[in-house]
Order: sequence, then C-alpha cells, then structure tokens
Amino acid sequence: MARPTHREFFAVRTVSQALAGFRPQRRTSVEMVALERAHRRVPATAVRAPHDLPGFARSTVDGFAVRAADTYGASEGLPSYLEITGAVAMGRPPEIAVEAGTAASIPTGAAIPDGADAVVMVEYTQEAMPGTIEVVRPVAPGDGLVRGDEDASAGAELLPAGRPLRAQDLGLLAATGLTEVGVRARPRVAIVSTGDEVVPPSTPEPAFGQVRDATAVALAALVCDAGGEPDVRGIVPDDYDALDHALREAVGSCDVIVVSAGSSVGSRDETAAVVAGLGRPGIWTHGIAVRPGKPTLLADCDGVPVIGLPGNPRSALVVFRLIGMPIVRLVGGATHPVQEPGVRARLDRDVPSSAGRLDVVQVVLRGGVASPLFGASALLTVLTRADGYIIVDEDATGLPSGSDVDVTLYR
Ligand SMILES: Nc1nc2c(c(=O)[nH]1)N[C@H]1C(S)=C(S)[C@@H](COP(=O)(O)OP(=O)(O)OC[C@H]3O[C@@H](n4cnc5c(N)ncnc54)[C@H](O)[C@@H]3O)O[C@H]1N2
Ligand code: MOO
Repeated sequence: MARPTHREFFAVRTVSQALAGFRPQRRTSVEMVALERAHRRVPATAVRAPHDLPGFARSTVDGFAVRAADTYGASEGLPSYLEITGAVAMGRPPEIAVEAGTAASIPTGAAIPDGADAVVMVEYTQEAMPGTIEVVRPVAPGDGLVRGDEDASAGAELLPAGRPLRAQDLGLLAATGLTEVGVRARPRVAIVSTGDEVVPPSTPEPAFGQVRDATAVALAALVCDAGGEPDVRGIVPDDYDALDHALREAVGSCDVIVVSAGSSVGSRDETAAVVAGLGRPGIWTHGIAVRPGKPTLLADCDGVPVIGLPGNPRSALVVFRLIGMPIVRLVGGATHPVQEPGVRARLDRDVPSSAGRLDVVQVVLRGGVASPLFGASALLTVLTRADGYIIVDEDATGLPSGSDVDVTLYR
C-alpha cells in the first residue's frame, strides 16, 4: 500500500517575532529627486540646515519696532510716547536703526532693524500727533518677532533619515533652499500569482472552476501605499519548474518578491519547495500564528526577501498589510514607525480567539460602535464591507462584547 504523503507546516513564529526577527538587510540605492517629486519619499540620511532659518530676525506682527525698555509701564492712562523715525520695507534690509525713544513702522515678516528688540502690535498704539505714537501696552524683549535662528540653526537636523517626507517637510526644505533631496529608490516588488485555476481579471467568461486573479491588483495597491513600485508578473501554474523559472527571474530584477498562493500543504502547493532552493539563507518561517494567514512563508534568498502569501485573497491582503508592507518599507529605507489612522470604539459582540494566535477581525463602525464581520477567508466582501479592523493579541483568548477596542481604519 502506498504510504500517504504527509506534508505539514508549523506555525512556529508569532507576528511580533516575524516583525522583530525577519529584518532583511537589503536597502535600495539612493537617488536625488526634486522636491516636487519627493512627497512620501524616504530620506536616506538626515537632512541638516545649511544655514540659520529664517536667517534674519523677522517681525511676526504689523506694528512698530521698538526698544522694549521704552514701553515698560505703558498703559491706556499713561502711554509711552515714541518718535517714528522711519519705516522698514518688506523684502529689503532696514535703512534705519531704532534708538531710545524712537520706533520704526514694520510689516509682518520684515527684518527687525538694528537697535530694536521687540515689535508692538499696531492695535496697541495710536498716533498722538504726526510723527509720534502712543504705546498703551508694554512689550518684553523678543515680543512680536522670531530670531534669525529660531526655526533652525545652521547644522541642526531638519528631518530624520527614514521618515517619509510629508507636505510640511517639503516646505521646510524649500525654505532652506534645498530643492533636491537624497531618497531611497522605491523598492521594486515582484507580484507573482500562482494557481492552475487562476485566470486574468480581464477573462470575460472563466471556465467552470476557474477564478479571476483578485489578489495581484490589490497587492499592487498596497505596495504603492508602502512606497514600493509593483511589478505584476502574471499567473504561474502549479508547477515546480514554472514557478522556479518565474521566481529566479524575479530574484534577478526585484528588491522584494511576493508570491500569492501555494503556501499551504496541499499536493499542488509548490511555493515552499521552490523558495527553499532559490537562495541562501532561505526560508525563515513557514507558518505564522495568525488568523487569517497561517500558511505564510518568509524567506531571504540571496538578499531578496520573499513573502509567500496564503491563496485566499482576503488572507493574502491581511497578511501583506501586517507583515509584507513593513518589509517593503524597510527595504525602501523607512525606519520610522508608521501611525495608521485609528479610532476607539466599543465592540457589540464577543470575538472568540485562541491564545497563542493573533487574530485580525474586520469591523463595521457606526457611531462609536464596532460590529465584527465574520465569514470564511475565501470571502472578499468581508474586507470591502469593513471600515477597519481590530487585532486580538496572541495572549488574549477573545474579546467580550462591550470591550473598548482600537480600530485601525482602512483608508
Ligand atoms: N489541510 C489544510 N488545508 C488548508 C489549510 C490547512 O491548514 N490545512 N489552510 C487553509 C488556509 S487558512 C488557506 S489561506 C489556504 C491557503 O492555501 P494556499 O496558500 O496553498 O493557496 P491555494 O490552495 O492555491 O488557494 C487557496 C484559495 O485561494 C484561491 N486563490 C488563490 N489565488 C488566488 C487569486 N490570485 N485570486 C483569487 N483567488 C485565489 C484559490 O482558488 C483557492 O480557493 O489553504 C487552506 N487549506
Ligand atoms: O490563512 Mo487562511 O489564510 O486563514 O484563510
């Protein structure tokens, strides 16, 4: 009698072990990009201020540049009288200096003239007679202005390495005259779909038993979200040689490889065998204690991280968000923790879970109440109906109805 073949994977790693322990060394190269193209790109090194910013002391109000001491004790009943000796023009060096008993009119943003150490807002002055103002409120030195190095002093770190550039970061770089920035190239991420039954989404009428590839295009979108450049490489049949060929090609031209399906223990599931022979050190784990997504595979093949995702599209997307996107970000130099948008909400049903396994549960949000969505991993609409998801940690054995939970929102 033929002995039944029995293959098995072990969920030997938890999600946190995977996130902390599977840290590929690979980083993309550095390229210079113009600010206009730098949004969300990742600085390869910290950016330092080439000079003081703003570079000269500036007024922050419309008013009069003064010596603060000349205004001490000023009030409505007992104003200080100051002689106006001139006006500072916007965008030009001041042509006058402020001496004791005098003031210069100044607009918001203009350079503070020599001798002045504060600016009185125009609202706290009035013209006593032509050429003389009354000041009815005292100012302290430094009031109504920013110092020449107050935004940044020369050499100070403006932006950290590894934090994707945001709109305000681009504004700061522009203000310092840095019109280009050195960033990591976008990691090129190969997306390989496998399965004899999987056909392109454009297939008008799949044969009975065939399914359209739902995963590749969705993974490509998540790759973009993680700062990568998706390289969708089509559908490979459940065949060792075909998959071996497809993955070898990808290793030569990509920074990360994502294989969807074929990670489980069925007779057609070739991913692990192919990945094991693809490069060193090879498979880091085959199996992660997560639901959905247990048959996940992580490998480093000659410096290229390989992520084998479960075939069910929903599971694939959940795992890629949890474990794949951090890998893409890391290879692309993003070392800063990502704050996903989230809200607190109250669960309206019990959520069961087993200890030792992390569960990702989709929820619908209505007025601060989170309703869990249940359904087989094969069902995509559980994801599309959801507003976000909650995580039941490894050490919890479920969450009771009424618990306050953190919901991570799908954007
Ligand atoms: N005996 C066991 N069977 C299964 C287990 C198990 O632990 N023991 N785990 C189940 C879980 S959980 C998942 S997830 C799947 C994962 O299987 P594979 O990664 O080997 O993937 P396949 O078997 O090839 O496909 C599963 C399912 O997904 C469909 N699929 C695959 N690719 C696509 C795609 N690109 N677009 C749309 N749908 C896709 C495929 O047709 C299958 O229906 O294994 C369970 N079984
Ligand atoms: O891992 Mo399966 O991915 O639970 O559906």
